[in-house]
Amino acid sequence: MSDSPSYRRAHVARARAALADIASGGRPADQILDALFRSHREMGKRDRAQVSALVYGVLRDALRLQVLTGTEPAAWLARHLADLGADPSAYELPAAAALAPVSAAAEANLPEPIHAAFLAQYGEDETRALAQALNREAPADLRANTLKLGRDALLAQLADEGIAATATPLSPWGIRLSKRIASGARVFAEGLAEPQDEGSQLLALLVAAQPGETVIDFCAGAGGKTLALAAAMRDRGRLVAADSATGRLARLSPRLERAGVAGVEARPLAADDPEPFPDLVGQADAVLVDAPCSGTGTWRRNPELRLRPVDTAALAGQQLAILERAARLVRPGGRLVYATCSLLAAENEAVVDAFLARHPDYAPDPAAGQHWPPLAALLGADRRLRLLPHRHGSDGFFAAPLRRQPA
Ligand SMILES: C[S@@+](CC[C@H](N)C(=O)[O-])C[C@H]1O[C@@H](n2cnc3c(N)ncnc32)[C@H](O)[C@@H]1O
Repeated sequence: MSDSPSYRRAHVARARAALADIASGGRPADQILDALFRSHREMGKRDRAQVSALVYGVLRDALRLQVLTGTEPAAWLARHLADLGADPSAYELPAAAALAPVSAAAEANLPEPIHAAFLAQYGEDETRALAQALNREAPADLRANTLKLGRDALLAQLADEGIAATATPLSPWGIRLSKRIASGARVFAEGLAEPQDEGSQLLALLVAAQPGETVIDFCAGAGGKTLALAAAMRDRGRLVAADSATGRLARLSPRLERAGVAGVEARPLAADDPEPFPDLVGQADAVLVDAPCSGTGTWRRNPELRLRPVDTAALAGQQLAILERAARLVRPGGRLVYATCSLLAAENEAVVDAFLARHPDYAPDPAAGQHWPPLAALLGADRRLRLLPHRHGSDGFFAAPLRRQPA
């Protein structure tokens, strides 16, 4: 029954509906699939895996397919995949030789302006390697919650539970699973680990948060990095999680509870408030600005983002404004880390350079990364961190650790 044509047609129909939703520009692909699976409880694990494989398989080639066929991914799927073989998860692109030539950007599955920006920044060979890496599936990384269990002990526990995993090479807290585990798995329910890309862990590590310090996570979102900062601080000191999206901040509290973190203040702020938190001005030992960005570094994880237009000029303006607001909160001699999951210089180097030009009391932090030699080794001569999927195996990230001059 499971491999019958009607069964396969049902999968393709569901994948097609999900892709149509994704193409219409609404919610992220993973949320759309979660909602689909929740409303089809009859779908088993294998069914869900097959529909996911179809959707992500098409999204990972979306721009190329669009150019080749002149249709939206959902229509392409319906037209070409209805006669799939027994296993729809075995979806593969038609052999390159069978395809008509397309532009280099479409071949790389990148929007034209992003491809052009990558070429200017990284050159031809590296752009090709980067584009290929962005088309692959991201590894399933976890951050061990060292407030509860050290990484080695957690690896031993996972092994006991029959879950294959290894330590990641760069982060002291990172664990790489050989395959994804359910979001309801015991390690998550007990707060022993959080899903988090190794690169994201390294950004939190770059803040060098210490127990007893005052630390502000200025764009905390649902708190992925806040949780890592809290663990680094051993949950001792003052940790403020701020964000303009109250809905995201609200998702932080159950995560804190699971992780056994007590000392975090969640503080919403207005996105257009030029001087938020007067009580915290000049108070923080460290401020992390994990700025809203194009997300180009996460395209292997969120392949649908490449279907959305990117306005780098607007983003850069917003990023500089947020960085300047956050910088007021750093004490003299304190640390400020500007970070993005963008691979574009316009959102990274250019924003930091503009900030430094306007704020002579800030400079690159000479001590950055020194508490963890593998991190120090990753910093460029300019003390900036650039993580690239094809080089480091993580998502793409940029970070500039800065220090405010002592008074
Ligand atoms: C890259 S996400 C943060 C992800 C989060 N730090 C994590 O590790 O999961 C950027 C965040 O910036 C927030 N944001 C956007 N505009 C903002 C503003 N003006 N002030 C503060 N946060 C803002 C967004 O709501 C979003 O949650």
